[in-house]
Amino acid sequence: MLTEEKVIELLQSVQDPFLHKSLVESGSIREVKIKDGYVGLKLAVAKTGTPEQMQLQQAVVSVLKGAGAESVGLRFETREEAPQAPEPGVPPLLSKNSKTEFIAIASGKGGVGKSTVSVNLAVSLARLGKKVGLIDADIYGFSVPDMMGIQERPKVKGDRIFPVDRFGVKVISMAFFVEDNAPVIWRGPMLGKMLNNFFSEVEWGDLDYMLLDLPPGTGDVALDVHKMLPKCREVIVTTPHATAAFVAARAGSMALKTDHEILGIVENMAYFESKVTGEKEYIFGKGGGERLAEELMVPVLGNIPLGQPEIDENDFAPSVYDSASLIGEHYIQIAKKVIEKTGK
Ligand SMILES: Nc1ncnc2c1ncn2[C@@H]1O[C@H](COP(=O)(O)OP(=O)(O)OP(=O)(O)O)[C@@H](O)[C@H]1O
Repeated sequence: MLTEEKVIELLQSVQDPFLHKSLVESGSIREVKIKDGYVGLKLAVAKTGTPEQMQLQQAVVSVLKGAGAESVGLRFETREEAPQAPEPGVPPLLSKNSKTEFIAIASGKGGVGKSTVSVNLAVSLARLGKKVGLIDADIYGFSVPDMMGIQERPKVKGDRIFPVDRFGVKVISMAFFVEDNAPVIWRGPMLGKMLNNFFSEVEWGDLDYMLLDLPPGTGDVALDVHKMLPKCREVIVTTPHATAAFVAARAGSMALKTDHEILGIVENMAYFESKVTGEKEYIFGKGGGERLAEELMVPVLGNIPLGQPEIDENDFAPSVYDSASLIGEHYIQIAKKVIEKTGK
């Protein structure tokens, strides 16, 4: 059983990648929590969301798991006293001349299919020949890697991070940098810094579109992200239920407050279509997407029925719809509308 002393002793062997001293010597360990097999650590480093942080994270997890920890939760914070890097300026991706269209996928509440829509819109834009990046910034559940069946991790060369390429989409997820067990409350404050570093340190190459899977809801975290992306457009996902549409309207008004143009609404889980009779059953209510669109004065980009993707045992990606499937075709139509509306 690990004790706090033992954990600190183990961390003597891990170097702070910025200060080149052991984590203990560099004073990087800010908090140690132990509960049964779980070890929670708060570490201060010079810069978060960097390849160095990622390597450090892997080193710490491997040392602690090697010594018997069942799970490890890591929280990183920026070391205040560390010399600040010179103001790097605006990353090219965010500069005024950048040709990349940013599209955030937002929802009023969780569980409406925001991540599913993000993933399939990204894949469909790539299927239509566009160069697409996808950032999974939903701190309440980084589901994108699992949904797309991503096993590998981004490659790090020097101080650059190379995103994972899946179905022609370049993917970066906060899941690559945060241990699964790190409590959500730790993640909110990290998100802003991480996103900034994702824009500056990840080799995205030339992108036509950068999609962001935002945290659901209209709380502080979502608002911060909205503010951070000055020229972002938005797609709002809702289910047809009146209440869902009502909370989605709040997400919509937040987008408008931050001057983000709303491209339109995707109504997900819109109906169930019987394979036998072709009849549509409106299981979760009807008309929520249309009402929301009217309220926000934007179009409905698509009404996606209920249905699971077919599973390909050889290329497992549980949430990606096949291009030839009915729902895959719905997503292609949505992607075409997005291309039309963004003039790409
Ligand atoms: N059209 C659909 N038909 C059937 N199941 C769906 C559909 N869209 C999404 N789902 C399923 O609903 C669940 C929630 O979807 P998803 O994780 O995309 O929602 P979310 O809004 O991103 O949720 P959260 O914000 O909580 O991560 C998943 O299990 C997903 O597979």
